Amino acid sequence: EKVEITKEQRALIKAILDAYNRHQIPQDVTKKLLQEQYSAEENFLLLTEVATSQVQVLVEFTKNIPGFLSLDREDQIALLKGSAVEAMFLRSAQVLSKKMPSGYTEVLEERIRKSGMSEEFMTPMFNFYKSIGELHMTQDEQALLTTITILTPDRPYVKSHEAVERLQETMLDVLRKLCVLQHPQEPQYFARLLGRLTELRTLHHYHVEMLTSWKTNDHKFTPLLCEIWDVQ
Ligand SMILES: CC(C)c1onc(-c2c(Cl)cccc2Cl)c1COc1ccc2cc(-c3cccc(C(=O)O)c3)sc2c1
Repeated sequence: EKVEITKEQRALIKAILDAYNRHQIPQDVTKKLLQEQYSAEENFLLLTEVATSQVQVLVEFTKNIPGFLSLDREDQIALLKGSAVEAMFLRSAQVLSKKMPSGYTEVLEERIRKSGMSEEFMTPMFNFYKSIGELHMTQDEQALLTTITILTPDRPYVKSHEAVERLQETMLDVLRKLCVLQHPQEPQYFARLLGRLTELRTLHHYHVEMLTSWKTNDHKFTPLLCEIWDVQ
């Protein structure tokens, strides 16, 4: 059937894309990834600094998602805490899948591989990065997929499940139409995008163990990361 994006949905896409582009990690933070030192300690420190900046950017982006601020205040926090890791996998995936002419791809991969993380997480993590790279998502698809991840109703401690589900469904409907219109040769494209969300859940579980293994090797996180990831 003829797929049509309504005026309201166009406005929604514009609002989300503008917010996504407006809130980026400052250059002076990401530039540090290009400096010379490559010790495991230095890599971990730099990744911690970028991740902390990414969380701040994520909070600002989330506040601009239409409807988010009208959710229960505690639910807003629960959604941010529950989705931060997944949103950061998506963001770092844009960088690592050479989607951005940023020159960070090689250095970021090197720093992640040599940050004291145990080998067992490397394979699933870099498989994910590869699978994202193969999708050739447009900017608006990336922004919407991140939005949909944030608006996942079944995060721990979310009280008004239905309110979040309604918001997420609005975004899913827009993304579905965008996929049909922007990838007409790939009828399964939308389904493939949603499959990435499932992969993100698995990576989220791996990430909890990654944090524990870093903690046991006495790695320090920033107060913001400790708060959002419930690390003591
Ligand atoms: C605390 C730290 C050691 C950590 O623990 N787990 C993870 C993690 C790792 Cl490894 C992989 C995936 C997810 C997480 Cl959460 C991390 C590092 O997380 C991040 C998070 C975001 C970004 C954005 C980047 C980035 C670079 C250049 C340009 C841009 C850009 O947006 O322009 C972004 S790098 C980066 C690193």
